[in-house]
Amino acid sequence: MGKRARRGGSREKEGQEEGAPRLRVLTAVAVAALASGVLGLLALARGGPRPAQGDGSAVSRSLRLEELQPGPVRRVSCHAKSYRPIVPGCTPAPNDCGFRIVDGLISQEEVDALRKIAQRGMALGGGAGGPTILDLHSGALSLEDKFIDVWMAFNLSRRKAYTQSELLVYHEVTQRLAAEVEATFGVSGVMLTSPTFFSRISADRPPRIPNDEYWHSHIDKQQYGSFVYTVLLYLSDQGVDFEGGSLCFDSPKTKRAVSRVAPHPGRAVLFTSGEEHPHHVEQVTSGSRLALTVAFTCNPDTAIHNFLGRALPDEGSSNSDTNG
Ligand SMILES: O=C(O)CCC(=O)C(=O)O
Ligand SMILES: [Fe+2]
Repeated sequence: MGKRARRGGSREKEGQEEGAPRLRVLTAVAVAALASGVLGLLALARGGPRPAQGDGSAVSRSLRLEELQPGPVRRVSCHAKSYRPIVPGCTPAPNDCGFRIVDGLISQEEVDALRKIAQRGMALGGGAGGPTILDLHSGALSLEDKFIDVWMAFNLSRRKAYTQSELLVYHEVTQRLAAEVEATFGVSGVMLTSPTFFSRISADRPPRIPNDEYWHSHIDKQQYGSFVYTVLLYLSDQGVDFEGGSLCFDSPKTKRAVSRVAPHPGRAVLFTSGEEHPHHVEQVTSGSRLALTVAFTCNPDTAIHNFLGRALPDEGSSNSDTNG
C-alpha cells in the first residue's frame, strides 16, 4: 500500500463535467433494466423532507449527535430478520452486527485514481438533481432524470472506454475492503454484490425526482436486497470540497439521527446492512461530495461474478479478467 490518504488536500473540484459534451438521446430498454437496481439509490423519498430535529437549528442538532471517530468495531444486536438466508461463518451472528470507521485503508494515490475513474464516466452524464450515480458493473449512469448505460455512452461519444488495467485499482480496493469486512466482523467468504457505485452529490442542483432526495433515512438491506455488509468509502473532504453531507446513523425506532461520520478522503465506514442500521446523508449545502458504495453478500446467487468485465481488454493482452 502506498502513502495513506491525506486529509484536506482538495484537488480539482467535483462536478466539472458541465463543459463536457453530454449525450442527450440515449435510451434503451436494457438500460432501464440495468438501472432498476440502482433506482432506489441513496434514500428513497418517503413522504417528503425529513423533519428537523429538536428546534431544527444546526447547533441543536450538532449538540445531540455523537461524532463518530475511527476505532474498533462497535457491536450492536442484529435485526434477526435482516440476515436470511443465514450462511454460517459469513452472515453476522445475532449479537455481532455493528459498525466501524477506518482511516488510511487506501492510499492518496488510490483515492486520486478512483476520483479520476468516477469523473471520467460522470462526464458523459450527470443527474439533473443533486446526485449523480455511476455503477460500472451494471453500467448505470445518471443522465438528467434517468439512467443511461455508461459503456454505450462511451461508444456513442467515440471516447475510449475504461480498460481493465485502468480499473484494476477499483478491483483491488474492493478486495481490500472485503478483507477488512471479514477481519472486522470475524467472518469469511464475503462476496461483492450489486449495486456498487460512485455517488456524487452536488449542492447547487435542487432535487428533481424523488430519488434525488438522498437525505431520508433508509436501510440498505431493504433498499438493495442482497447487502449484508455495506462499506462507504469517501473520496472527497468535508470542509474542503463540500459542506454538510455527513453520514448519519439513525435510531431504528424514531429514524432520527443519533450519530454522524464526517467524510474525509480514504475514510471507510463498514457496517452491517440490516435494520439495526438505518442511516441517511445530511444535505450537502455547498460544493460536491464524492463517495463509493461497495457491498458484500454471503449468498453466491447474489454475488457479482464478473466485476468490471465490460472493460476493454488491454492492448496486447488476451484477457486479464477482474472477476469479483
Ligand atoms: O454516501 C454515503 O455516506 C451514504 C450512501 C448510502 O447510504 C448508500 O449508498 O446506500
Ligand atoms: Fe445506504
